[in-house]
Amino acid sequence: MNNSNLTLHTDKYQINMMYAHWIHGTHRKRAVFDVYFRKLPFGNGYAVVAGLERIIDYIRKLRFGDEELAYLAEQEEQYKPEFLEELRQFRFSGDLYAMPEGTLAFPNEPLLRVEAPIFEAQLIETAVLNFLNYQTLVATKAARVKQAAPHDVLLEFGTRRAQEADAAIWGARAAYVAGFDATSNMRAGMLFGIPAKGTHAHAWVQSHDTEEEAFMRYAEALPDGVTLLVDTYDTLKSGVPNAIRTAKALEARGMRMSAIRLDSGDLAYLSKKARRMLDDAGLPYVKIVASNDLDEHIIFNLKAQGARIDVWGVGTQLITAADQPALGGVYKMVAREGEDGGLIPVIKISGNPEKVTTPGAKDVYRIVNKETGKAEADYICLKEETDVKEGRRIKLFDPIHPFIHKYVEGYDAQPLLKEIFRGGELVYDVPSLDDVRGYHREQLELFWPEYLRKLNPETYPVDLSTAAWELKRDLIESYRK
Ligand SMILES: Nc1ncnc2c1ncn2[C@@H]1O[C@H](COP(=O)(O)OP(=O)(O)OP(=O)(O)O)[C@@H](O)[C@H]1O
Ligand SMILES: O=P(O)(O)OC[C@H]1O[C@H](OP(=O)(O)OP(=O)(O)O)[C@H](O)[C@@H]1O
Ligand SMILES: O=C(O)c1cccnc1
Repeated sequence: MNNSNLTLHTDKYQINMMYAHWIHGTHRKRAVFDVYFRKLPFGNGYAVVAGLERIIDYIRKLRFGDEELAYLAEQEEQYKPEFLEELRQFRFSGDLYAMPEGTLAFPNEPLLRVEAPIFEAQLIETAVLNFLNYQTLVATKAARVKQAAPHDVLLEFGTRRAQEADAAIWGARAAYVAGFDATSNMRAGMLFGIPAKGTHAHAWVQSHDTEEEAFMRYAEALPDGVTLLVDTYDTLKSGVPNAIRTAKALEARGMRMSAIRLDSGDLAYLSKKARRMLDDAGLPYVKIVASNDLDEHIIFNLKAQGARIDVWGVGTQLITAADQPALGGVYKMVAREGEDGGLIPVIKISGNPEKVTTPGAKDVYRIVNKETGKAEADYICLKEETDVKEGRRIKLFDPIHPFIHKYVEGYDAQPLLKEIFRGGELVYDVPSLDDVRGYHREQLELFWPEYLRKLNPETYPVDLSTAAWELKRDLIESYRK
C-alpha cells in the first residue's frame, strides 16, 4: 500500500452523484454548502476549530491519477469512459471560506462555506468532514484539559492508543493548537514542528538487574534534563529514593535531573509524598510528571486534592476523545444555481426543528462590545447584507425564541469566515502553528469566563439576522403549502 493520494477518500455516493450530474450536464452548476455542528462535545461551552491546514493541503492535491481511474473503471456502476476522462481533468476551481484554526466556534454557525461547481463541492464533503470533525473534537478536548491545568505543562502521549496513525499525528497537532506544550510522537514533531518530549518506559527499568542501575545508566546516557519513571516496583520505597540518588550523582557532575514520573497508584498522595522527599533531599527543582489514564476531570480532582504535579502526560482519553468519540459536524447544501445563473437558497426540512437547515450563502460575525472588549454574540447574516459590515444598528435575537431580542450598535464586528480559496487558487496566508496557538489564546480572551467554564457553561448566543430568519421562515412556509 503506497498510495497517498486522498482523492478517493470520499463516500461512493459522492462519486455516483457526480456521475449523475455529469450524465445530465448539470455538473458545472454552482452550489453552496455550509459545514456546522449542532451540539457541542463534552458539555463544553465552545469548540476549538482545527483541521483547516489539512483541508487546504487535501484540496490543493486533488487529482484523479491512473490508479484512481482504473479503480473507478472496475466499479459495478460501469461509469462511462468519458466521465473518467472528465475526472482526469478534475481540479478544485471553487471558493472556500473558513474559520481559522484556533477559533472558538458554536453550534449551528458555519465553520466553513464551500461555493463551487456541484461536481467539486460534492466530492470534498466526506474528507472535509472527516478532517474537521476529528481535529476539532480533539482540540476541544485538549482545551478542556488545558482549563483544568492552565499553568502546568501538558504532554500529549496518545499515539499508542489512537485510532491509527493519522489520528495520532493530527490529534497531536490539534492538542498543540489548544494549548498542549509537546507531544511524544516524533513524526508529529518532525512534520509540524511541535516540541517532542519523552521520559522512559517500565521496560527500561525491567531490562536491568536493579532500578538504581537502570536510573544511573539512563541518566548517564541522557544527562541533560532526564526524567525517571519511579513506579516499577515501589514508588516511595524504591523509585523516589533511587531517583534522588541519581539526581545527587548528576549534581556531583554539575548536572540537574529534570523530573520523576508517577504512572500508577494514588497520584495525589504519591505526588505529595514524593515532593516532600525531593525537597528534603535538596532537590526542589526536580519536577513531578504524572500519567495514567488522565483526563480533565481527574486532573481537576487531583488539583483539588492538593496533588503536587507539575507536568501532565495525557494519552488515551484525549486522543480518542473517549467520552464523546465523534463531533457531529455536517455539510449541508444551502443554495444552488438557478436557470438564470443566480443562486437560489435551498432548505432541508425536518420534523426535528433543530435539524432544519438555514438557507442561503451566509457570513458569520463575532459581535464584540467595544467597551468591554468581550464577545456578545455571533451573528449569522446573508452574504449580501451590509448592516453588520458597516457597523449599523442590528437586532440580535434567539432564532428559537425570536421574541427575545435586543438591538446593538457601536460594536466591533469581526468576520469569522476568511477567504481561503478563490476560483481554486489559495488566497489565504496559512499561519504557522505557533501563530495558530497564539490566535487561539487571543480568542479565549474575547469571552467572559461564564462561557468558558468546563462545567455547565452559559450558552453563548448565536443569532440569525432578520433577513436570514425570514428567508428560513418563508422557505419552511412554502414547503408546508
Ligand atoms: N487521587 C486520585 N484521585 C482520583 N483519581 C485518581 C487518583 N489517583 C489516581 N487516579 C486515577 O485513577 C485511575 C486508577 O487507575 P487503575 O485502577 O488502573 O490504578 P493503577 O494505579 O493504574 O493500577 P496499576 O498499578 O494496575 O497500574 C487512573 O485513571 C488514575 O489517573
Ligand atoms: O494513560 P494514558 O493517558 O493513555 O497515557 C499513556 C500511557 O502510556 C504508557 O503506558 P503503557 O502501559 O502503554 O506503557 P509503559 O510500559 O510505558 O507504562 C504511559 O505509561 C501512560 O500510562
Ligand atoms: O514519554 C513518556 O513518558 C510516554 C510516552 C508515550 C506514552 N506514555 C509515556
